[in-house]
Amino acid sequence: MPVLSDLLQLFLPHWWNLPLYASAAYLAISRGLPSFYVILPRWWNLPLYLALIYLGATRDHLSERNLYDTYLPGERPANISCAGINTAARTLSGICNSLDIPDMGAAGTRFARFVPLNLTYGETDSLFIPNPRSISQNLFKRKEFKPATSINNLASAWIQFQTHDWFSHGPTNDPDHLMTFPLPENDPLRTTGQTKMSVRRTLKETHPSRPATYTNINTHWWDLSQVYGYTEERHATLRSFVDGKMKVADDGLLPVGPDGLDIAGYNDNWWAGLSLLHNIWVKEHNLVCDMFKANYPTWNDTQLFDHARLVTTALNAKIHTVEWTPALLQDKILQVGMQTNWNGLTPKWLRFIPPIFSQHVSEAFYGIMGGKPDFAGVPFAHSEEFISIYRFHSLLRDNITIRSHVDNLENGNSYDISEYTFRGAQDVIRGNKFSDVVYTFGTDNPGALVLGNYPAAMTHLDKPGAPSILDMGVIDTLRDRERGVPRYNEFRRLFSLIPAKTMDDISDDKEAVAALRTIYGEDVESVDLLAGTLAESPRATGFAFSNTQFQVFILAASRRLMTDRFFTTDYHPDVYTQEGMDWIENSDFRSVIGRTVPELNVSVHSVDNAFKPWIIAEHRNNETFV
Ligand code: HEM
Repeated sequence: MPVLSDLLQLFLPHWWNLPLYASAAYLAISRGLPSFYVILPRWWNLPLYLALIYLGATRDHLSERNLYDTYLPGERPANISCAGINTAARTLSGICNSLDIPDMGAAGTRFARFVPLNLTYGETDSLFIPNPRSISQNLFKRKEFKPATSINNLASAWIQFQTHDWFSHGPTNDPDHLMTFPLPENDPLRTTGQTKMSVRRTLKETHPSRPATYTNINTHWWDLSQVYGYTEERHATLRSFVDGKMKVADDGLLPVGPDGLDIAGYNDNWWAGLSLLHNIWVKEHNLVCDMFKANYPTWNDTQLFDHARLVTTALNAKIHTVEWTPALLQDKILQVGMQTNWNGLTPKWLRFIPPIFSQHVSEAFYGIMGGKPDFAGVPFAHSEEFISIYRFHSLLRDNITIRSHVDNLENGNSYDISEYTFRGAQDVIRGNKFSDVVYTFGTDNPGALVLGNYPAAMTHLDKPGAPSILDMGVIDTLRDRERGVPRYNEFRRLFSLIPAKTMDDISDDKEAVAALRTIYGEDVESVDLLAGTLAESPRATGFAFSNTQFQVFILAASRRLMTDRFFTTDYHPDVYTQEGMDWIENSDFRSVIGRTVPELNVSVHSVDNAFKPWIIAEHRNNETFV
């Protein structure tokens, strides 16, 4: 097949100009058809089980085509040994999750790529074209709030909470290297005398004759490192060292550090939503410790901590997989697909049959959890392209107005972005009843992931310690260009999606297309990834984000489970205990909220998924308990 593929490339360099199904056939053939993968632009219209097979085939196809390690042979640190380490527990730095490549996924290792390495050179000549500030001000900035009505504001805090577990390029960037560009002629900032804008470059490793690489300061594993910390030093400040528990202050909430932020494993870009979730998960951790202590009274602090961490981490991953994702992507196909990822399709009473089938069939029947690990031949690490699709700042609300969980009445406290972020998070969390804050998040909508919905305040963000006021629309655009993440159309091509031929192909929404044209003219190749994905439609029924982003999700969502020893070979009662496995199996986010904030047990059970807008107190019949 490679020969045929090369010939086709030679004769059809502009294959994307072919009619739709001819390009699909071309891609299928030229890519060697690792499975029976074909491009179906509206795959969500397929019948349920065909759609699931299609998604599985897509995942296989992308696993073959889109995984690139940024460590060349001989470059990985060779001196890490797992001798003397308790391999039945997660390590702080993430080493020894893989016993074959102990540094895989560890804090301080490189991000991978989902596109060929030779296409990941950062942009130079085109870095500021079109002007990132025009994009931020004219395409991204919110004029009026457009809500995402199918989800609540817990869902927005939740995804940033997850991204802080998975990745961070670090809070400071490179003070010695700036990206400086002129402000557009009509920019309001010019009235203040400012003519240019500068953004610090990302810290990077450069290499002779190949693109730079970037480092994840956090662990790549899904291990709640944002809660537990990924260095000994930080971790020690979080532990009580009694009964495995995490430290809480006298009021039962997280202690606050001298910087005015909650003391957490990772607290960059802090706001009330993150504080809320960190508090809930620390409370949950401590409840799991109580459960273990009751069952295993002779265990010491370390044994209790290690087991509680395993359980809270797996429960967190389960909630993300079978609750958050189906709330964001409200379609039957996704609901069944994500349940299959976690649990498989086989009913409990048939599970006595051992998983003797091929990897794929076993996975479909029994789920990823507890199965065999699958690396698709490439060591696990998150990728730059994965990060780019989570630039979800449009989710943020301009205001959070606190309402009582008892009668839904406003309590008089309202916070705008400058008030609910950074140190302001404390004012929200401690200046109100915790239950009322959580209730408000459960009943408010976040912003929709569309053009023109970045909170205006995020375009002039005053982050403590930052060298200047930040325009997040500018930063989000520049980061992708700087890190060599392909622009929208090229990104689609590289992810085997049909690229747009004209601006009109990007979106069915005429206003969105007109807005794109004001910035990019007819140059469809220059549309930035974020601008394109925010504009993109149609979206699958009930999907809060675009199909382009979903293609990356298909590749990454199962991979972060399938490569982790604690979700595969070691997801077992011998490691977790039967009580631990039962805790995970019997819990969902509603039960986590119900036991950590008991006053909300009825409110949160007014819906079948804690990330859907809860029924507000005045409309709820107190017997409503889904
Ligand atoms: C008020 C809340 C938030 C604040 C103050 C904030 C602020 C920031 C800042 C300052 C950066 C770093 C920019 C840079 O120099 O590269 C950033 C990056 C990022 N943010 Fe947010 N953000 C917030 C909420 C969110 C939410 C809700 C999401 C949803 C997923 C999100 C996703 C991201 C991602 C994916 C990055 C890139 C991280 C990286 O490159 O390592 N943020 N944010």
